[in-house]
Amino acid sequence: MQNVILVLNAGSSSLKFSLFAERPDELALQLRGQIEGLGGAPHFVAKDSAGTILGERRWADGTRFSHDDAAHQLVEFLQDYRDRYRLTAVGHRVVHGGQEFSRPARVDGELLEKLEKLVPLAPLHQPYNLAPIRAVAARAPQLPQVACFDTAFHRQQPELAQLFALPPAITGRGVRRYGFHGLSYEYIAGVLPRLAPEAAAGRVVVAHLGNGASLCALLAGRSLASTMGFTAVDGLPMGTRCGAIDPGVILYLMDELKMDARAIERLLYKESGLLGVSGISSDMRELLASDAPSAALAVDLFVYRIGRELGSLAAALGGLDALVFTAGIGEHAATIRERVCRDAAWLGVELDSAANAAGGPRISSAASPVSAWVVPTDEELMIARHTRQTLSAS
Ligand SMILES: Nc1ncnc2c1ncn2[C@@H]1O[C@H](COP(=O)(O)OP(=O)(O)O)[C@@H](O)[C@H]1O
Ligand SMILES: CC(=O)OP(=O)(O)O
Ligand SMILES: [Mg+2]
Repeated sequence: MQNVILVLNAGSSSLKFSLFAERPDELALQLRGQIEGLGGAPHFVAKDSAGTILGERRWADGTRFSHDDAAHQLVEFLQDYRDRYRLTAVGHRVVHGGQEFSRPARVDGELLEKLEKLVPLAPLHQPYNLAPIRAVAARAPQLPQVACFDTAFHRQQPELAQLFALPPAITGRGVRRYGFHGLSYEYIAGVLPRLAPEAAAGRVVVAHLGNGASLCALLAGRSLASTMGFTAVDGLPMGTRCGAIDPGVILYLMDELKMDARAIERLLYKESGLLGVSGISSDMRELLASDAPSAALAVDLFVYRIGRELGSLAAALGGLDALVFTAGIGEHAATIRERVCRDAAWLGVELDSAANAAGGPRISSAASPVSAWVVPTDEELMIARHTRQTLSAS
C-alpha cells in the first residue's frame, strides 16, 4: 500500500481534489480531479497523473449541487482505491487565515473555532473549506489535517499595502487588506525562476483569473500588493462578484433600496460580476460563445478592469518585467489574454499571437521589453507540500 496525502481545494464554484504519494524526496501525483460547475452544470472528472480519465460524470444543466453533494461524490469515487492507498494526512485550502496565520497550521478544535470566526470575511468560501475538515475529523479523528491559507502569502506585504484609510479603532480590529489566492501565487513564484529567471528576480504581476479573480504584484518572488482586500469580493469583477465598487453604493442600497446586509451580500457576491452584467452566465466559456451584447459588455468590463488594476500594481512595483496568466480563464482563454496584453502595450508588453493561441508558456515576442507567460497554477501541490512540511515539523 502506498502512503498518500489527500488535498481538498474548495473554490467558490468547484471542489478540486488530489492524491499525492509520499516518496522520500518528492510528492508524486497519483490522481486528481474536480467537481466543477456547482452553480449550474455539475461535472465530475478524475484523471491519473498521465491525464487518463479514471471517472467522469455529468449532471443536467440546472441540477442543484451543493459542496456537500460534491464531497459525497468524491468519497464514493475514492472507495475504489481503498486497497491501493493508505491515507496519512489531509491538506485543505482555507481561504481566510485572518491576522494570525502567516503559515499553514495543523487542525485541532481550537484552530477550527478561530477559523469559524472568519466565516463572515469569506462567506463564499470559508464555510465550504471548514465543512470537509469537520467531516474528516468526525469520521477519522486520528487522521492529521493541515489548513493552508490563501491569505498567508500576503502577510509579508508592506504595512501601507495592507492599510485602509480608516481610524485605528477600526483597523486595529483586523479591518485591513489581506489578499487571497496566495497558494496559487506562492506556487507561481516558485516555478518562475526556472522559466524567467531575470523577471522572477524583479517586478512581476500575476493574473489569477478563475471564477474568483485577482492580480498580485510580486517583487523578487514576494507579495508586494494585491487587488483583493479585506474579503475576496474586492478588486476585479469575477464570475459572480462585483469587485471594487464605491462604498457609497452600499449606503445607497441601504438607504434608497432598503436592502439589509444579507441582501447586499447576495448581490455583491452571487449576483454581480460576469453573471450580473451579462444576465447570462458566470462562466467565461459561455460568455465568449454568446453573441448577446450583454455578454460582450461583461467581458469588456472584465478586460478593462484588469487593465486598470494592472497599471496600479505596476505603479506599486515601480515598473514591470513580466506578466503571468494563470487559473481557469488565464490558462485557457487565449482571447482574454490577447486583449489584456494589447491593452498593456503601453507598459511594454508585445504579444506573440501564435504563441498565445498555442498556450505558451511564453506568449510575448522575443523582442518584447516585458515578457508575458501562461503558467498553469497548482494550488494542490502547494497544499500537499505544506501539509507534509507542517506535519514533519510538529
Ligand atoms: N477553455 C476555456 N475558455 C475560457 N474560459 C475557461 C476555459 N476553461 C475554464 N474557463 C473558465 O475558468 C473559470 C473557472 O476557473 P477556475 O480557476 O477553475 O475556478 P475556481 O475559482 O472555481 O477554482 C470559469 O469562468 C470558466 O469558464
Ligand atoms: C479567494 C477566491 O476567490 O477563490 P476562488 O477563486 O477559488 O473562488
Ligand atoms: Mg480557484
